[in-house]
Amino acid sequence: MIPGQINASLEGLRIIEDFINKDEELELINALNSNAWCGRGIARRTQHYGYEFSYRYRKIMRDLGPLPDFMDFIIQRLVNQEIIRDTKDIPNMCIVNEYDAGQGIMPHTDSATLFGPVITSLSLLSPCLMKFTHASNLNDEAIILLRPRSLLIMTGSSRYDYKHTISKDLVEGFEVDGEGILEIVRSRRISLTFRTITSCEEGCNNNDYDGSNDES
Ligand SMILES: O=C(O)CCC(=O)C(=O)O
Ligand SMILES: [Fe+2]
Repeated sequence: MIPGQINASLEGLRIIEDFINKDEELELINALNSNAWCGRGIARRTQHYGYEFSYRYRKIMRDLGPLPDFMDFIIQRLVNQEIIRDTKDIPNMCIVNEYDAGQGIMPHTDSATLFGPVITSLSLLSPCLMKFTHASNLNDEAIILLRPRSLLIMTGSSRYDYKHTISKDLVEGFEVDGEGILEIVRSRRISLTFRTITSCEEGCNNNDYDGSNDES
C-alpha cells in the first residue's frame, strides 16, 4: 500500500462521477450476472461484447455482432453528454472485467492500432485505485480513484503515452488533502470498458479460435 497524490491531472484524462445511478448499476450487474463469464487464461473473469479480443495474441478474434440492448443507455449517454463527439468513435466493443479481491490488471497501454482514440471505462461495485505511469518517464505518475458508478475517459496523452494498472492489493491507501490517509478495502469490482475497433480485416472471423490458451 503506497499512499500517493490522488487524482493529479493528466492530459486527456477525465472522470465523471455518478455517470449512472444506483438502480442502473444494479440492473447492469443483474444483466451481466445472467450472462456467461469467460474464465479462460487470465486470472480475472471477463465478458466480451461486440468483438472478442485475445489477450494472448493481442488481436481481435471474432465479430460478435452489435452491443447488447442493456448497454444502449450508456452509449446514448456518451453521445448526449458529448463524451463521444464523432460518430466514428461510437463504441462497438465492450470488455467487462470482474476483479475479485486480490485481482488486478498489469500495466499496459490499450493497443493504439486496434482501438480508437477514446476509451471509456465504467466502474461498478468496489472502488479501487488506478495508477498511470508515463511509458518513458517512470517518475511521471498519477493515481486515480475510481469510485463505483464513475466513468473514466482516456484520450490524448493519458490514452497513448501512459500505462495504466490496478493493483492486486487487498487494501489500498491514498492521501487526501486535509483528511490524511484514506483506505479502500477492495472487494468485487466490475468494469465495462468501451472501445472502437478501427479495423477488423486481419484476425477477424477466426472461427477455430477458442481462447483456451489465453493469458493476461
Ligand atoms: O478495469 C478497468 O477500469 C480498466 C480495464 C482496462 O484497463 C482494460 O481492460 O484495458
Ligand atoms: Fe486498459
